Amino acid sequence: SSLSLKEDRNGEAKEAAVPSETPQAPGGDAVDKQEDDDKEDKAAQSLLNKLIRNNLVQSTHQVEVLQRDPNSPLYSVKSFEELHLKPELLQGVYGMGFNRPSKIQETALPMMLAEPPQNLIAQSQSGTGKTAAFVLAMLSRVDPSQKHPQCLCLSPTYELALQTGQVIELMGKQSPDIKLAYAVRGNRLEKGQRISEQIVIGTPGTVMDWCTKLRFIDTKNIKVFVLDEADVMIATQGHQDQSIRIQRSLPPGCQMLLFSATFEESVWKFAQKVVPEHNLIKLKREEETLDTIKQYYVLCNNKEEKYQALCNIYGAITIAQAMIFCHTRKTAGWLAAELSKEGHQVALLSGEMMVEQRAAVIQRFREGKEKVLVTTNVCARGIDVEQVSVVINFDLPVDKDGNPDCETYLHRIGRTGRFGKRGLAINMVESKHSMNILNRIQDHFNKKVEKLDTDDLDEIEKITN
Ligand SMILES: Nc1ncnc2c1ncn2[C@@H]1O[C@H](COP(=O)(O)OP(=O)(O)OP(=O)(O)O)[C@@H](O)[C@H]1O
Repeated sequence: SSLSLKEDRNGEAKEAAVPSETPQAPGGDAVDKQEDDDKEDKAAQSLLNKLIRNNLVQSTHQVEVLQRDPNSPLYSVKSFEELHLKPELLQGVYGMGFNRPSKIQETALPMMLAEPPQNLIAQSQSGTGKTAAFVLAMLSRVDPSQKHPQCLCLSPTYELALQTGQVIELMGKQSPDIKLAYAVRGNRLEKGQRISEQIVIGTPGTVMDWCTKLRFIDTKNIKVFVLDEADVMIATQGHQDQSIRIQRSLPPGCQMLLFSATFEESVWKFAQKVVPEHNLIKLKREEETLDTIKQYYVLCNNKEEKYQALCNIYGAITIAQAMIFCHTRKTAGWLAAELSKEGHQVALLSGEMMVEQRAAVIQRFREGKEKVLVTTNVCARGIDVEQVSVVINFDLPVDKDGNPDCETYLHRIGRTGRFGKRGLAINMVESKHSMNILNRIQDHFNKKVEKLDTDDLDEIEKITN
């Protein structure tokens, strides 16, 4: 009779294969294809990041804080003890292997736990500890003796809601009286039923139905409202309006918290709408640099020549692990097959693969089970594979208009200062047009890319010195 989907854990991969919740707002049918693809990517990317992440993304930057009341003291904590959590929660936190608060948690946690409750908008890149922070805040605010919803959390998709639900269950392990309900599609309740679980996590469409039409959730007792992954959220048509409608049904004094990995203008506008009288916390992402990267280009006439050049490079130098980027799935598939024929252990990452499959491929690559990862753009964006020593642009990165995509170029081959290992990047240039693109990339970064003659073994060997 429990609402939680815990029993379904084993079937999760199967469940997750179902496409994301369809927009239910009026006009939702009109979602145009392009936008739909983008949305899929964002949500999928975010899920992928979560699936492959095994630790915290550290930062050397200071958090930037903008307080609503600049006169109120600003606390930051260096330990979880300083937060005076309930003992079972502190156990829950340590049980997850957390020793001390992450950079963003140092500031965000005291602010979220303060009395009277304060609203917060927080931005920091994926993996910096946002989810853990708001989960802790929700769990702390719950009164376990009250059997009705007190915390409401919105996630952009079914799969992301499940992921966050898992964190709530893990951190709340030592708090058996706190229960969690999933307001996601497929989770049907009987008419007239009222939810007794204190925390509800779900997607906007279902949560809205449960709060309004179906009245499964009594919103008047909600103390904490969390909107997670705001940037992914607003990429889906209808989610923005649904979130705002849910937010409007909450009682005054309800604490509002919003999190986002990025902060474009549209996200910021949305954030201000759903989180009034907010404090603001931002953590800059670590900057990537080309300073420690040796960059080369190889002139070719077609993809066969590019392949031959690649083979020559492999014949001349020892490459521990390489990532090779192609423009289309077709080229990626072809190249992976050719390399396999040559006896390379190749992994292929491609857009038609399901997120779980992609995560598995990346995991195997990270473990060194395969030495070459061939991929298209979409799949590998945002994935750091630190041990990769060589990055090959089999096709140069271009945007949809065919202009150089410098951001992607930097992201593919750049390193953050922290990992400052030297890297090697090789660009395959196959026409005047792509030489022009490379020139523009050089100009953009004001960094020279050296020409490499792959028919000259000695010359190739030199690049590793
Ligand atoms: N204080 C901490 N100490 C150690 N590990 C932590 C800490 N806080 C979070 N983590 C771990 O770091 C990883 C990233 O944390 P979390 O998922 O909370 O980040 P996030 O910013 O929400 O990223 P995403 O949006 O991708 O979920 C998780 O594996 C989490 O268990």
